[in-house]
Amino acid sequence: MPDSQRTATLTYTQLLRTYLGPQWRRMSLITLLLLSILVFQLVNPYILRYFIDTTLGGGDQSTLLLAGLLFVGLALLNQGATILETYVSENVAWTATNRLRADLVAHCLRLDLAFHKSHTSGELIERIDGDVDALSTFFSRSFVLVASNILLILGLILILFQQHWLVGLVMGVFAILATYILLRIRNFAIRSETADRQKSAEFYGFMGEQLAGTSDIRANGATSYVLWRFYTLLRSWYPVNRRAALMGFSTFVTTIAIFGVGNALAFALGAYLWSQKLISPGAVYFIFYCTNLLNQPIDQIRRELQNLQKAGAGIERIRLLLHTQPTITDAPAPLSLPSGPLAVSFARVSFSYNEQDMVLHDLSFDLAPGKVLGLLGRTGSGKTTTARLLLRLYEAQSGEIRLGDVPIHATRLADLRQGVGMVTQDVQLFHASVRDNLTFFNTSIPDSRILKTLESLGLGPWLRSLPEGLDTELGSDGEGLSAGEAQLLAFTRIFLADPGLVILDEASSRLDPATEQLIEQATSKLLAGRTAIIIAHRLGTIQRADNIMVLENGCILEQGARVDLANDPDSRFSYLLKTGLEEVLA
Ligand SMILES: Nc1ncnc2c1ncn2[C@@H]1O[C@H](COP(=O)(O)OP(=O)(O)OP(=O)(O)O)[C@@H](O)[C@H]1O
Repeated sequence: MPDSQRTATLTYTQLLRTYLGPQWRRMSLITLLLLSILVFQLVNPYILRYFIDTTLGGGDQSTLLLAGLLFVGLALLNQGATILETYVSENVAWTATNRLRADLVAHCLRLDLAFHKSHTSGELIERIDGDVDALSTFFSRSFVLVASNILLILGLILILFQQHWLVGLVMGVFAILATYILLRIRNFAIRSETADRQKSAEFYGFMGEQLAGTSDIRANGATSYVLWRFYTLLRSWYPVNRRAALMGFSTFVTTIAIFGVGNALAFALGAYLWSQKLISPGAVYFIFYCTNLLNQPIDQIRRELQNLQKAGAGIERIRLLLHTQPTITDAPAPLSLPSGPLAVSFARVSFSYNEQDMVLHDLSFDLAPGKVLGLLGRTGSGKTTTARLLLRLYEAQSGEIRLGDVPIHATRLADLRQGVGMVTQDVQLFHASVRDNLTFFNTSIPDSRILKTLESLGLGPWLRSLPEGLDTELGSDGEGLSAGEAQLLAFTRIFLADPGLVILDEASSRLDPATEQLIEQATSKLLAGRTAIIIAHRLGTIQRADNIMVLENGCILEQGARVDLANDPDSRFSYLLKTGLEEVLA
């Protein structure tokens, strides 16, 4: 067996063992139900044959009634078993796919930021939801259904043989040929369906992008270009879609035609054998009924093989995703960070996002506990990257970063992210209650502490204006909140987490004077008793800094005590103060 095939088989069995293993009782029930359905289906034609032959032979009415009742009873049992089997299968599939989804979400959350930057959220949703969805039938029934349908076909052929060897032989060959032809046709249809889905993804991807950028498109007068692209995409989609629809229809028509041929064969054989006085009229109907019944498992096998094919592609992509491992992990014997304000030290740190273009070059600086560092530099100079390295969102290629004298790679990631709080310009708020947004679902934080913090940061009036206080649901992405309010909520989060180091990426957009004052006061409270690094865009904020560091192209252009640099007329910092920060750094 080739290697790739072995891995695929391993993954199939691993998946089945991991996600179906714990549900073996329900799986046994499904197998039992499918086998009973099979038996009911095989017994019914016998009752029909008996009924017809007894009627034509002028048999006893009460036996006929009994046969009729037995037929109806078995049909009802068959329906009942089918309903129960569908119910249990759906449950099995739902449980298994949800477990797999949860495992994939947890896995993705553990992966490096670099992975998330190179994979769009749409792609991950497709992996976690779309691909897993395709696995649902595979999990619940594919194997059992294929097996039970093969058994049903064999059973039907066997009882047809029992009628007459010729019928068994012809119908056996017919079943094999029909399955083969249907699978071949299906392959053609799948190719055009895939092309159609590709075009559809292109079209909707384009539409999504355009709708997200509506305001920019209108402002820049690009509407006619968008419409032109719209028509171009639709025009190239049309023939592909028409072909897919035709192929889909031809599969349907061919299926009906093949089954029609099967039925005609059954009638012809029945008529011939009856004319030769080899079988009874009941047996003619029996042959016809069994042939008709044969269509169902053939079609079902075709469908299940198609499901397995779809599941195979999904499994391969899931396997690749699970194979991707985070490179940033906990230290084997982690050290704890000290409590209180944390000292920060960078020793010859260099970093690049892509291993080629260095973004930070040989960065070295120290910040004593409780001190504030003002980080300045033009856009793209590496300020945010420096902050990301401190949180170990990325790993420096060389050099060492220490917090409270502990190398950050020697701590646990959870401790590190508890010890360092970061407020970015782009505050992420979730569609959840105010409480959950502030505590990140940490139920051990009492409401009284949240309320006190909100009050002290000047958000008391805002909270009282909410209809349900802390229970009020926020809109997704902070809908309905001003930029200032969102910033203050982010400050509240940091207060509640109480880290020893705060990194503040100050909003570069202007706020109204009242909000700015609130933020100023909140910043003072936030920095008290903590070490802080502020990526500053405003003069007011810079005045809080004890030290200043100016970055340019990932190198330290200047660093020192703020007062010294401000008093040095030749320093870059004093030049920035004279020219105005906003103009130079924005
Ligand atoms: N995820 C990323 N992948 C690749 N390159 C990146 C990534 N993020 C930033 N960069 C590059 O790294 C360099 C430094 O970016 P960084 O965001 O640290 O600058 P910055 O000083 O914070 O800028 P700004 O003030 O605009 O936020 C830039 O050239 C940027 O293009």
